[in-house]
Amino acid sequence: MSAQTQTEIFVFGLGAIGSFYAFILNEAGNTQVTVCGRSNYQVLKDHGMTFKSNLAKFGTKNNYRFHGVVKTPAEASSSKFDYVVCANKAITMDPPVSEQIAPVVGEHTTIIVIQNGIGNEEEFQARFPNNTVLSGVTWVGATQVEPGTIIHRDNNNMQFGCHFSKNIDRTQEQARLDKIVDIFRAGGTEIDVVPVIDVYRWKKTIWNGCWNTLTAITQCNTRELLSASPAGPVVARAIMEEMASVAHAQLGEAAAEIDANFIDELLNRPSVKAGIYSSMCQDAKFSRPMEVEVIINGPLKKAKALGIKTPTLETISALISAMDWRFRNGVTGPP
Ligand SMILES: NC(=O)C1=CN([C@@H]2O[C@H](COP(=O)(O)OP(=O)(O)OC[C@H]3O[C@@H](n4cnc5c(N)ncnc54)[C@H](OP(=O)(O)O)[C@@H]3O)[C@@H](O)[C@H]2O)C=CC1
Ligand SMILES: CC(C)(CO)C(=O)C(=O)O
Repeated sequence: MSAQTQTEIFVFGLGAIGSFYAFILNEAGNTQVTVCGRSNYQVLKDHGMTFKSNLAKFGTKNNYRFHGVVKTPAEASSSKFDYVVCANKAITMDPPVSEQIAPVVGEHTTIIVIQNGIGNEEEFQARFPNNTVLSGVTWVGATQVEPGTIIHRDNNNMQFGCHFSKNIDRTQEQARLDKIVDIFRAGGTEIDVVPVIDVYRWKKTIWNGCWNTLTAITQCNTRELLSASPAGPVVARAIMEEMASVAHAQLGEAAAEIDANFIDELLNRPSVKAGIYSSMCQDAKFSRPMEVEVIINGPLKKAKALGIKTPTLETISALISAMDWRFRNGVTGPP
């Protein structure tokens, strides 16, 4: 097929998850993928990506090349991208990400947010009210072990949906959604298109709000923290139950599947029993800013706005926000 018909895709936030999906979108064929590197820019430019997956169908790829590698969106502003994928960490940035990606967002560009958390799309909808915003909740587990080297170790699935806009024709938004879903699938990843993506954002945030914060604070894996004291499982359950009550108040009937069985399943998942860490735990280990707003403080603010008492979320918020403050301000603790 001719280059004219290729779907042009820009990936911003080329860490573990951004690289994983850049790989998938590139593998799909009939796409031109431009990636925006930062600390890994030079490696990607000079040698390409090293991608190692425990899934045989992906295997190991060395010197893996993308159509374009840039340092900033401004460098790619001459192209009009069909899709811009944001897979950066959802942390407060100055300037905000929506401003950083503006040079590659045209009139017909669809923005795709693949991040953990609640409310991540709001910034993009506010800045680009006439662009479609799609939302992905991924369960892929990946790590960038050194610049440009990605290890994919768990899962290959994402829930995906659209926050349909009042300003855009629904058929057009659906077509944009269908097209990229076909591309993701052609690239070899599993996508479940769901009617209300916020239900799945909440489900994942109940998981992250519990395990990410507790593993980050304690630097223990889930098995260690659950067995270290009788209080561990009690606090884990309380976080999940309080978050679920906020999800119910916000989503109503749509949240029916966030029930007691769901919470039991998250608490007793084999991976939790075996012991896992989390992306927030890694961030804490290296004193990097953490996704505290979208994972814990956002849900806490929603609880307050809805008049729901969430004392455990409040406690966790105090602890993790203090750690985040320390990392952002370079405070290392007692001499
Ligand atoms: N890793 C995982 O297993 C999972 C992660 N998630 C979620 O996916 C999202 C991405 O996480 P993850 O991939 O782990 O994060 P990473 O920290 O690995 O990657 C984020 C990337 O964004 C880049 N970046 C940040 N700001 C800019 C900027 N201004 N310009 C250019 N590049 C920038 C960083 O560059 P630099 O390296 O220079 O800092 C980094 O490469 C998060 O919301 C996370 O919670 C969800 C499921 C699993
Ligand atoms: C990989 C996974 C699912 C583990 O909790 C995750 O979402 C994270 O680490 O942020």
